[in-house]
Amino acid sequence: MAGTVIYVENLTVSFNGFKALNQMNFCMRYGELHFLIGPNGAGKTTLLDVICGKLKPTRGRVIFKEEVDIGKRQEHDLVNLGISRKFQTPSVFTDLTVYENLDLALRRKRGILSALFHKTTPAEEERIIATLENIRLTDKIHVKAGLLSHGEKQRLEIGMLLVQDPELLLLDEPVAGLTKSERQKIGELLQSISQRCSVLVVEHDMGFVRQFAQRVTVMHEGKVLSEGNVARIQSDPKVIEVYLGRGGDNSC
Ligand SMILES: Nc1ncnc2c1ncn2[C@@H]1O[C@H](COP(=O)(O)OP(=O)(O)OP(=O)(O)O)[C@@H](O)[C@H]1O
Repeated sequence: MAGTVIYVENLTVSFNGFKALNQMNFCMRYGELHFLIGPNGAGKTTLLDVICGKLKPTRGRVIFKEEVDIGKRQEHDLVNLGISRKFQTPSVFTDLTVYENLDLALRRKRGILSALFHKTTPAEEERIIATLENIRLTDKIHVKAGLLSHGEKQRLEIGMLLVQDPELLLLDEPVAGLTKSERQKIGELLQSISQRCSVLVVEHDMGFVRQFAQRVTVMHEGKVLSEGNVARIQSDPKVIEVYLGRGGDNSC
């Protein structure tokens, strides 16, 4: 377990007897940009749901930073401990500006009273400005979020998690439906984020995975099928068979 930000041991999640995760073992090291891939129904989203506390393990355990037993914590505790999740559809406040969205995200981290009454400090303002540069939205600072493109909204939502200073960022298909240039921007953003925070991404877009993944875990039927860098998993016969077996798509 040493050096792991996430350690999954014999994890089973059952839905009325059906095992979406079946004695899965997995680990992720600090500072990795780690991709989870696999055919539909492999259990990728279920794993993210357990890591962020949305679902409880039926059996087995998930340990965060070598000491926190995730199955014993509530979802909001895990957010406070540094686990942030971004779902596929961006959920920004469309009537607020880009700056106001980031400011609100920062205040929410401190709790509801603080969100209502606390004035943003100069240090916090600096953090918002630095995040704006990181997500490359400085020129949109006073634009209402509802007027942003889909890709810009995705970057803003990632920024809203970043201002909260997470230690582990979980992302569900962040580039689905985006243009090539937006995919490039998100990929570069994830690379830069992974310098200071571990990033776990569920993704179907193999072009994106090939370009940006440091490490890839392939899931199949609730377990890990293969793991390694892109070259390794692409040449793994087990992976090729699973992808070929699904309607002839061997694009992995
Ligand atoms: N709440 C639920 N109740 C019953 N079955 C569920 C539930 N959630 C997930 N499943 C089943 O568990 C299996 C794994 O689902 P999951 O969403 O984790 O797969 P996935 O790898 O993320 O797939 P996709 O790539 O299609 O999103 C699927 O067969 C799914 O139908």
